Amino acid sequence: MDLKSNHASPVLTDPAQVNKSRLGIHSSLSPSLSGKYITIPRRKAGTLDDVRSNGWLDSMKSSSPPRKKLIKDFNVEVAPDDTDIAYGSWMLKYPSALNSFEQITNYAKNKKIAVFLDYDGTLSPIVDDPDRALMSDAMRSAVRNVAKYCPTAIISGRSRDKVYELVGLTELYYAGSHGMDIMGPDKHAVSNDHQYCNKSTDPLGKEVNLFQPASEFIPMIDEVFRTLVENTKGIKGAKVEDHKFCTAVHYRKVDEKNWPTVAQLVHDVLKDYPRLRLTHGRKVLEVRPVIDWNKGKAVEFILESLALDKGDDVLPIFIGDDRTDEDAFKVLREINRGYGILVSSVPKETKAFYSLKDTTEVMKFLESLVRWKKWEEEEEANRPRSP
Ligand SMILES: O=P(O)(O)OC[C@H]1O[C@H](O[C@H]2O[C@H](CO)[C@@H](O)[C@H](O)[C@H]2O)[C@H](O)[C@@H](O)[C@@H]1O
Repeated sequence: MDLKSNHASPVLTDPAQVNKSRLGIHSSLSPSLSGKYITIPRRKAGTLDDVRSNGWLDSMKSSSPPRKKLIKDFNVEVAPDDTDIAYGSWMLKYPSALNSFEQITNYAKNKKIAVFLDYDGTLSPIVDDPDRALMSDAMRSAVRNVAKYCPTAIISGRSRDKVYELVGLTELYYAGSHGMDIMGPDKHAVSNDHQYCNKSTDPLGKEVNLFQPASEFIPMIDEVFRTLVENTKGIKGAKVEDHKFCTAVHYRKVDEKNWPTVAQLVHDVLKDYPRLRLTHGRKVLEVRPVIDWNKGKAVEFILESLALDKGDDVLPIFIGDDRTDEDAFKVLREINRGYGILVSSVPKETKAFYSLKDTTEVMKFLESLVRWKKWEEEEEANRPRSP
């Protein structure tokens, strides 16, 4: 990747802010954090009031769209009228990307489209067990076809290896751990002295570039992961995932009455790690380094690496369903280029421009994009040339 440009260090350096805000300390300023992470001073466990007062519990309750009312006796889903009305008026603000396809392609004419896709809830439906969140063959083929016409990247909260394994397409770029682990092409020069960049090989042995701005946190995350596994052992349904640069505590299968306990456990562990912070996903608590890096930064980085960051002839499109995707939607609004598309079947506050209801609509949108790109290429090929 082209790293010759001036990427600001994502690891911020204002120690005074560490406990107050989301800022972190570079290891060079904090010798005790750059060595081993073996002994953690254990503090007294807090009370459930901690997670009530800091809003974690409220966030947990609203972290995934509520299911439509289920009439158990008949086992059918009935959408109450007011839900549909609310969704309808929300869509006036965030129109369907399918219904607005012509508008999107009018704007995309003669532009290169760069496609960014989240994984869970976007390419694969949300299911109870994260290990069973598989992508359908039809979706895989839609993504493969899109990548024939548009540079395409997957940007996921999962570890890069895991999402690569789930998607299984070698022609894409992959960013795992919410963009903190980017595997990009080797075709662009990499400044060897860039502190976060390394050359590597992908599972096929092809040379790739890795950008890992949070690599100094790997031992810390590993330690926290192991502590969380141990501490949540007694909570039925809790599951902790190791994403190398961040770790996720799932509570989707935990009885709701035990959610405060899950929150408090995570809160107590985090108290000992001021350089880590918590974000909320869909029925998941995510622990990640306090660095100025997220899916939005990853989009900017990939665009720049592919030399697609300048000029008006590039249209980035990011499709995602989760709160962490908002960072990417925000960046597209800020740089005033491209479109964020939120996947949601319920009204949500978002920085996206358009919406899609579910993964089926995502697939339809990708297929439409491929048909349109094919048509555009054919038009271009058949255009009479002046002699
Ligand atoms: O950025 P993403 O690719 O959307 O990853 C975000 C999290 O996705 C996964 O969890 C979510 O999907 C699971 C499977 O459908 C579901 O069981 C869970 O409740 C959702 O939160 C993944 O397991 C997490 O580690 C990711 O952080």
